[in-house]
Amino acid sequence: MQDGSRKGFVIAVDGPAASGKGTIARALAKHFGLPHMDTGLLYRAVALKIWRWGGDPNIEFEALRACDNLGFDPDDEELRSEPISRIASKISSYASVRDALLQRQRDFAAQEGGAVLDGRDIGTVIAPEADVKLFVTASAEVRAQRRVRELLERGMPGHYDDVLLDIRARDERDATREIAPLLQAQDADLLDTSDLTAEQAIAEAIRLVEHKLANA
Ligand SMILES: Nc1ncnc2c1ncn2[C@@H]1O[C@H](COP(=O)(O)OP(=O)(O)O)[C@@H](O)[C@H]1O
Ligand SMILES: Nc1ccn([C@@H]2O[C@H](COP(=O)(O)OP(=O)(O)O)[C@@H](O)[C@H]2O)c(=O)n1
Repeated sequence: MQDGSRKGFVIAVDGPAASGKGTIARALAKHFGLPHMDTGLLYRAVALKIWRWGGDPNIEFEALRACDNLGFDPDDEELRSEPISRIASKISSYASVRDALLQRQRDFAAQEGGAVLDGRDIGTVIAPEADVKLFVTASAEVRAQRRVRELLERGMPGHYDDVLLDIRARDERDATREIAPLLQAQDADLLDTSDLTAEQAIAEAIRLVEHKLANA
């Protein structure tokens, strides 16, 4: 499978909010012994910085400035809060922001041995040469239920109707933005997790990757 021009084995996992892509990507990374990057956290970290500065996410330049020296604590609970989800969705539509975050993700994908990345544009923009691409989805209602449960488990507020509205708005914005919109790469396998437990979804993802490997 490795042909010299490629340094390692890359798995791209894309999908909408709370589809289970992070759960799947983390499990694949563990199973195949690869490092994992949750690329949504980069956009969330930019959003959190603007939020803490009291900046205006509607101003592209302010969002771009927040990309400078972007360090963050992945365990910071605020990164996963609903206000930050909303700001992340907004600022991720700016070309300058996407550009500023691009190389960090490409470098991660290109590291020796390979990697698993999850996000919205991994299979289409960040790692179009990925060995395996999964597009993980689930109905908006199921995703809203999952996100509410997750927020409550983390001790944060989450109301089903608000979260569902928010998920629909983010879906729409992610899918219709001009740059790197959320879309299934032509060569990606679709994995609908609506009726699957997390364990079943992970098992199916491993099966899809192994099937790809066997036929490579
Ligand atoms: N198949 C599934 N069934 C039920 N809950 C799931 C499933 N996959 C993920 N979850 C839960 O749903 C929430 C969102 O999953 P996550 O993997 O973070 O989604 P994403 O990365 O797509 O936003 C988490 O609390 C996770 O534990
Ligand atoms: N590769 C990526 C990852 C996230 N994003 C944006 O960042 C926001 C937060 O991403 P996330 O993956 O953490 O969000 P969830 O799917 O976990 O809700 C999304 O709403 C997207 O708009 C993106 O544009 N491109």
